[in-house]
Amino acid sequence: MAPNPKVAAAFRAMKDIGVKEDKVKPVLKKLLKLYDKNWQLIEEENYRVLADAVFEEDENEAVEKRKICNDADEDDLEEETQVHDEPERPLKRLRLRSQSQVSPPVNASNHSAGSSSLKRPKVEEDELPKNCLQQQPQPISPRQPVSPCQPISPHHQPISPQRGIVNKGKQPLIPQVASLGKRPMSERASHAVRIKEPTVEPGIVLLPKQKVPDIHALRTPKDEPFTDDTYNNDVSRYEVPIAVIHPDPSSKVGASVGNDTVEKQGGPGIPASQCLNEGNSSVPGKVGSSVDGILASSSVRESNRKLSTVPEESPANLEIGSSPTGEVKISLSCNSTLGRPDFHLPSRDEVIKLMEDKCLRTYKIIDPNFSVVNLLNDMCACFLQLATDSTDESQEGSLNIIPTLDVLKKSSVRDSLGIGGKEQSLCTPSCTPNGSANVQCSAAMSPPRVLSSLNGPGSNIQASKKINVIGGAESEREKESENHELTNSCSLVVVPQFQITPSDVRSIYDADDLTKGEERVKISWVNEINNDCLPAFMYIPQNLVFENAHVNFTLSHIRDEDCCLACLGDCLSLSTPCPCANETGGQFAYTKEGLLREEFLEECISMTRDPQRQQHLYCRECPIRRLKNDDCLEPCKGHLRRKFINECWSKCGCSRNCGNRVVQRGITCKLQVFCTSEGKGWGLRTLEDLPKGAFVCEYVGEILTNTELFERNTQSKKSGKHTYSVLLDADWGSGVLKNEEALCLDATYFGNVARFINHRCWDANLIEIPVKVETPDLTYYHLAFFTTRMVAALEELTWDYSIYLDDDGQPVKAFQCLCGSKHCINMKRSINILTGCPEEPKCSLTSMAVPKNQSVL
Ligand SMILES: C[S@@+](CC[C@H](N)C(=O)[O-])C[C@H]1O[C@@H](n2cnc3c(N)ncnc32)[C@H](O)[C@@H]1O
Repeated sequence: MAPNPKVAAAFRAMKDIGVKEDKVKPVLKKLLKLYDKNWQLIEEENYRVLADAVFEEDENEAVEKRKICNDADEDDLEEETQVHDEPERPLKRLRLRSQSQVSPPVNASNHSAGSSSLKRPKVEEDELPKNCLQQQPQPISPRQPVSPCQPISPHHQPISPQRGIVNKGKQPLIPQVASLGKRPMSERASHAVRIKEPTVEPGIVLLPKQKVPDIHALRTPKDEPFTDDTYNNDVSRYEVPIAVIHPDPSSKVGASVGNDTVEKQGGPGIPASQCLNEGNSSVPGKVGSSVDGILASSSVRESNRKLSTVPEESPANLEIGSSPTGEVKISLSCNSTLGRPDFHLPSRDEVIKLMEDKCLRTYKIIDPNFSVVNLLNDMCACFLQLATDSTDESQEGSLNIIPTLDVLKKSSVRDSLGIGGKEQSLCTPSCTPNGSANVQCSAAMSPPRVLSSLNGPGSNIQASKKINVIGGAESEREKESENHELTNSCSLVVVPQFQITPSDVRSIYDADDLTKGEERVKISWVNEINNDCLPAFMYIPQNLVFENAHVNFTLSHIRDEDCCLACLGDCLSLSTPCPCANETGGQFAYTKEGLLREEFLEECISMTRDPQRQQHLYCRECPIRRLKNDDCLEPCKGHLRRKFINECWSKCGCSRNCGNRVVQRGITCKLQVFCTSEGKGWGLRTLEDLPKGAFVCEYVGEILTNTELFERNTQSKKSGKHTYSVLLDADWGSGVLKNEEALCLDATYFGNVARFINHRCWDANLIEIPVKVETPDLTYYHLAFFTTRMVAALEELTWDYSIYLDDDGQPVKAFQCLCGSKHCINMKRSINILTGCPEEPKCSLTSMAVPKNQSVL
């Protein structure tokens, strides 16, 4: 009998996080029984309940083993029994999760809440005596269902370090960078921070005066051995003090190694330093002590269980230092490694991988978006937020921190590389030969979150690591990472951008692959015209939520009738198309060869090009007009109605190789970025012949609300010749959209190759088609480019930005069109979808008059 597709889907989801079928099976059975076969409860939040239960089962087994081994020890047994007698833990966790919805934010006054529930009876396999092999099955704990649609902000968690992490990992895939950034960036950036001589306050120790750092100070020498002198020399360039933060001596931040109990500090008005200590445990006698000649800020003690390679007696100390110019240093010293003959430097990637495995196994962070690097970024963002938010008079001058974003704003760094406006977070961990690890953050903005894993099989857990800086720090980091064997260093260097010369950029941008391995195929770049290098941006293969954009990615948001739970294998081989084809009139949009069906493609082309066939949707309240903020709203100019494609997704029973999954598999054709000879700047071309209807790439960028784009453009309207944003307005006009639902993609700072595709009037060889993948909501979709005809190798790929003529007085960024099409009106035009216009952004170009000289296809 064919397996139940729901069961198969559950197995698949668990397999994605590394859990085998035989482990899942018994647990699933129990859950089904417990939930009375209510699959929805099991499926929601990407099978979180199931994952919890499986891990729980593991733990229980491990505890049981240990119990048996320690049979002789009555006390231990009693303790074990207590631990074991907590069958409700998952239930509690779930309950806490829902409670956490109403918890105040992390910097509010509930820091002490829930401290009693910080017991974490976790035992890992490696803790067990080797001779203890006997296993006893343990019934899984009953747990309560989590009600659907309960997004939990990580910043609304109780601050238990352990649980905080657990809960963070258990969030639904809803963009939640927000609590750091509910305010617009402009507001965040405007926090003026005074450069004052810091007042020495309890808990803060000032290093001796040093020279004022410029952005160069962010450079961490990669190959130099770390010595105390190195550190002191490094910081001696500072003229202003580095504040090293000690924990409040009155607060208890500790973990007892023996019983795995973690206590947390709390209380209102928690200073930034303490916020950063969350999740760490102190070592008695280590608070405020000096480590490697550096004043220690706070001490961390991970249990020997958690740091399995670190001997039990070895403390790990966490220090957080900051300078008035916003440099934040997080330094983790594993003292036990000092002088050990077996000490060797692991690579950054090894450490991160191990740590992420640990997070998965120990803390049960199953959120595919989780990554340690993001965690560190968040930590720095948290620090900077608290450091710059303080309105408390008594705090003034105590931290004396200027977020680096201010430094960056004042510097010419961004301008010189054409990066205006938003800050980028350059957070790079590095480690030294004596076992210290440093993280330096140079800006206040956390990188946006990766939405979901779309990069093919097995990429779930990796998704969030897919961020590279092009032309900046991370590229260098990658380079170093690759070279670590040669240099015997896993140091990572933040290269100040203004130091980058064109020749540096050439080496940073790998000419063979500007994506640095982020795509399935390499994408090269060439400049046969002049000496210009690619503009600086971060290559990302998938869209990322910037801050406020609201997109619901929970699986439970997809109704059963809107996906194909019962399908297996390839939906395209079905005699009757599954419900996923309903969007395209009961026929799939794709052929078995992975091309767009001719009929569907022609329909899309004519809906775009043929004025007779163009239909527009008119907003009652156009989000673009609303931005103008005047009393009398200008009427909506209309948004072109488009045909959507609906691809199968995770909730569907079909396989990842199903033919109705094309865009989500990413780029497969050979592309090249090149410098155009006509003066359009960079362009994109194909290196192979492409048939008609072939998927080329999607437009990837940050998902912004329209308001955010407006603010962004207001801040940086003067910078940059080219504009890189596109409205996701294909469904606007079908109702009144809230601001957070009126979305667009901006590829200015984070984007993929599509940002290089130039405009061509009317007869472009690409057409953009909206594609629904992870959410049925039409406010967010993928904008995918397909060929409108056969395209020969080396032809430039172009799409029609939908230029219109009536741009007199429009503040929209205009350019002299150099497309060369015989349909080109070749005059100054403004673009609606590339909204570089802060003052008066246009509605989608598609709403505008079609140039008169355009003929119907
Ligand atoms: C999405 S970017 C395309 C990549 C851009 N050429 C580059 O060098 O980064 C859009 C910008 O490219 C330029 N551009 C695109 N199509 C053009 C055309 N047909 N003629 C002139 N400039 C064009 C305009 O400056 C426009 O703002």
